[in-house]
Amino acid sequence: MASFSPNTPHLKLTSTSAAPPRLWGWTSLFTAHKQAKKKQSFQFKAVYTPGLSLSSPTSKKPTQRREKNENETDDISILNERIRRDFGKREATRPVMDSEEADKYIQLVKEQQQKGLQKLKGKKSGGGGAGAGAGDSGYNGAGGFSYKVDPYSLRSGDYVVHKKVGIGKFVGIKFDVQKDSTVPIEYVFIEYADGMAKLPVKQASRMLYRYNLPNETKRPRTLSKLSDTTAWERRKTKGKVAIQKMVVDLMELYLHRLKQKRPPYPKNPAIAEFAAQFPYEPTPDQKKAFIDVERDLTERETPMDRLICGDVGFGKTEVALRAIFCVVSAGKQAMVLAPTIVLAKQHFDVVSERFSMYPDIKVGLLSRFQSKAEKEEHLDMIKHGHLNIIVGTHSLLGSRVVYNNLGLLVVDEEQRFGVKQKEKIASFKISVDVLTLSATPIPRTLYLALTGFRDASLISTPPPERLPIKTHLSAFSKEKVISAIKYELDRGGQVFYVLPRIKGLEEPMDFLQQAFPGVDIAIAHGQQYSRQLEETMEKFAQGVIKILICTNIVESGLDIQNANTIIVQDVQQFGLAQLYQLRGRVGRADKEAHAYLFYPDKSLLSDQALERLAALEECRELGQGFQLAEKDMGIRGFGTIFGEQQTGDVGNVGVDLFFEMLFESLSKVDEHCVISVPYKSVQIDININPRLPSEYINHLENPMEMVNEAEKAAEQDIWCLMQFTESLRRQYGKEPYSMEILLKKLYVRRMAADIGITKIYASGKMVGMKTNMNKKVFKMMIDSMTSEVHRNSLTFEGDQIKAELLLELPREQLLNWIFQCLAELYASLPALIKY
Ligand SMILES: Nc1ncnc2c1ncn2[C@@H]1O[C@H](COP(=O)(O)OP(=O)(O)OP(=O)(O)O)[C@@H](O)[C@H]1O
Repeated sequence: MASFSPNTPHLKLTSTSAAPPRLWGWTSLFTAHKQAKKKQSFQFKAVYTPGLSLSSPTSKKPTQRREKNENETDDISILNERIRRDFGKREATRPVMDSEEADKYIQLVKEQQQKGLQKLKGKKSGGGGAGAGAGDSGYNGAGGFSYKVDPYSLRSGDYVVHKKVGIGKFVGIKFDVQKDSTVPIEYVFIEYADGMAKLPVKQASRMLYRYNLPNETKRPRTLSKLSDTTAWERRKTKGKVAIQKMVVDLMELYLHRLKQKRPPYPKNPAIAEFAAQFPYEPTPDQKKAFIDVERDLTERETPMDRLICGDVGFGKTEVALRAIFCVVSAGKQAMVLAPTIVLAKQHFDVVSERFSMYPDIKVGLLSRFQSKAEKEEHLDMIKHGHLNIIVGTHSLLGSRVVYNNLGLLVVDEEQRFGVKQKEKIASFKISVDVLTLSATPIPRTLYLALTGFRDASLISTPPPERLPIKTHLSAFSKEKVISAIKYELDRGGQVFYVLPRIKGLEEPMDFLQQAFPGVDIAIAHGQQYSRQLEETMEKFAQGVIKILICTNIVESGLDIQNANTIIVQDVQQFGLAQLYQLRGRVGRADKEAHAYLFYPDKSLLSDQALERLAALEECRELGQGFQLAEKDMGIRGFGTIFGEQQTGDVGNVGVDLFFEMLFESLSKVDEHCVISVPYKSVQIDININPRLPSEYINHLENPMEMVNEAEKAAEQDIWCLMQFTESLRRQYGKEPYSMEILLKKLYVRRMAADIGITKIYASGKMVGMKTNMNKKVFKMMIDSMTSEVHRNSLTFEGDQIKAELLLELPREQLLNWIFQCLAELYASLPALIKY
């Protein structure tokens, strides 16, 4: 009979494949025969040889399965897809650490973090000071940070979150008398979907958070139910898992980076000379950032990956310039990456100016403004090391740009780059030092708590003599616009006039030309011909053009000290964070600046929009962006730190509770470690040895070797196993059921090994899985599960995960159940530190 069992000892072959581990032998094994095999498309329809089918009642099922379309998804491909989605490329690029090494690093991270938390303790009272918090937050003394709200600070109609019940609407605080008492006490009244809750104020202050959403909308989709809190519990759990994933990802990235090595840069006395040429007295935060960066470069052996986070116009550029000097003076190249060409040009000007005293240091700008010949010349100069500092947009990331000796990458406003570009930036982080500048403020509390997880320097104090920007919010009127501009022009200044659309730019042009004849006015937007845009910006920077009518192309980074009035028309169409950035374009010197925010007509604005704008008007003090960040833009700061973050996770519980959960997760990250076990040591006590149908065996090129390869792939890691299965299917179509069972058995063993399960056995209706994990890890796994069926059937006892099934299942069904269950448990891996 042409069937065989993979577990039959004499069929174990040694592979001759010598391919590298990830693109291992399987692919190469098959490519040689690909052409010959391609011609016959193998169909499994009704070819199941009766003698080969499995004897259990489930053997009927496979026939149905085989009749399905080949492309239809099955358990294995669903799992493969899920692993790919959840783990992405990072698994492949970040090898698992050995436990001793990981322990050492984790300890280091923890120590660093303790320092941050120590500083937070100093800020016990919360509130006060730039970015100290949303006003209601405070250190709770237990390693976490509390964002609870003081009920007396709530206004009727505000949305609140009760930790146990969920989202409700605050109605008010009233005295009431309890049934068995005569003394009236104060109660907080909260409206829920199915009724009104009444909480003593004391209790409320322990349980309530404000419900803020990261984006502009303040309104939650639904209120929670008092009578049924399961939906809320689920939302909270989802949030918790998402946070844990973010934290673990951050930590793993950090640990992985600590493993990279490069020799420290020499401590060059010329750096002090360069620093002395800075025309201003640096602020204390700037000084700290300079020291941080210098230490990264000259004392550490791992490449720098530091975030310089500072409010608009607070002087981040100088930090980058000093880092560039340090690297360039050691003979390496530096690249400055800006999100827009306008910004790239500005950086180029600033860098050229700052390095003008060093004729040996050559600065180049690579831009789409250049002719082909100019570009080629620049590329050649970069390649041969004739340019020391290269400034440009994402085109610098392209494959045509070949560096001679790149040492440093400065990224301005990383969040504005696309996904692909961010990936490219991330790939640089392994080999070169990277300094990221971000004007998206992150709250100081978050920053401190993250100490140890991410290197960041916060610049939260403005340069001295900076005056707050006066913000005026009103309905649009041409007269107001004209008088504001007149005031600015009369004092010799310049004006930005920003509109949300290119289409509307002509209109103000007409009336401003009439109002200010003889004054140079120009239009700028991103769709203009490059040269034209460049010329306009140049003339504006030089002060020739007095009024620049533009789109939000000026949104970030532009630094024109003489422009001290900004007018924003149709302000309701901009996001709060965007407006904050726009406003930051003015007031960058010691002159008092004005921001006029015009909406078309109050009646056209929702209450919500007005409230939002009023918040901006209120946050006029310097550095208040940090406070605003904590409330409305918190998530943008998050994005800078955690990468792309789905706002949905925050929306589930609101920003404040999200933050609190984040702090908790940050301080307990090391409790959630999963220790994998060797594949070979996993024992699966389920007697199942499927036999493959002869049709399939005949169809395969070398069935015995294939099974052997499958086993080897599983032993290697889950990615190899996935790759094996996919190659098999590409080559021979969807396998018959018995082969699927065989593969599933390999998956089960592989997954078990990865999550630290050493033995799987069944006893009657009970399935037992012996494991080295602790209860907290088990809880995290359960919380991450999407299937309630599996979640509800699992318990943790001693050193075992146990499942009580409804009935005793036949072996293949049991294996299917275990496969599904492990796949569910496996989904939690991104939320656990693995070693
Ligand atoms: N310590 C200082 N004292 C006075 N002026 C300073 C100081 N540091 C920087 N400046 C000036 O303040 C202006 C803004 O600085 P810079 O462009 O570095 O800000 P930024 O933080 O990069 O802002 P943005 O996020 O908007 O790009 C510049 O003209 C710079 O020369």
